[in-house]
Amino acid sequence: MALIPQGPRTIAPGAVHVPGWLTRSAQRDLVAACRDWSRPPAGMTRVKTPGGRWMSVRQVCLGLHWTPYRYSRTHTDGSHVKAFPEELARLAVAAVATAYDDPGDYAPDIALINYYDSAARMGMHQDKEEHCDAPVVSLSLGDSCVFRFGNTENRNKPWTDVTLESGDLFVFGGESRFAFHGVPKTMPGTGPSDIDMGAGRLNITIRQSGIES
Ligand SMILES: O=C(O)CCC(=O)C(=O)O
Ligand SMILES: [Fe+2]
Repeated sequence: MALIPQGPRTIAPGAVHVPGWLTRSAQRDLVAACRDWSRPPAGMTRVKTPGGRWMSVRQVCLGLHWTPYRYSRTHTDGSHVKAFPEELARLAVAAVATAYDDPGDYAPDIALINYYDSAARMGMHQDKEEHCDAPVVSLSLGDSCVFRFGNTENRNKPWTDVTLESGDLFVFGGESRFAFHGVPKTMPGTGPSDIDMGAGRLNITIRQSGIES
């Protein structure tokens, strides 16, 4: 964590990094919530791509269940996906208001929680299964990572590598909503010791699905 709190930094038009946005106590609360959401039924699982490859992150979804590359109401274990909690909606609305001068109407209804062990990474991709171009809100907990924020054309350069630490917020919307992004690596052992989280990194990605309930 930086000794002097840093304000929002625009990485690309509509893509804003806010270091240290979550207090330690908010981080602890979110870690505890992630632990609850991870429990079965509809808990944290490994995810297989249609090509038959396993993603290296483990994932649990709230509101709608995402599997590459679509949303459904049913978890792969057959149970109904867990509800998207109102407190996450409030947090995400506050996040968008921090990132943008004009936050517009934001009505998030889904979240994906990714757990990265020391070997996990996420390839360059777009978040494009939503039927809506409202911003994506991303919160990081635990180990730091390199978050690669690319362009909207393809998964190649130009990109900007941003270090996301525990408590950081990253919002991408507007012109950057469909930018390719990924996590080429995490930095094991860099997470804070006072948020009641073991090894690894958690990322909570909150979105507005645009899918009728
Ligand atoms: O872990 C991250 O910071 C990014 C996660 C992500 O891009 C996703 O879940 O779509
Ligand atoms: Fe993503």
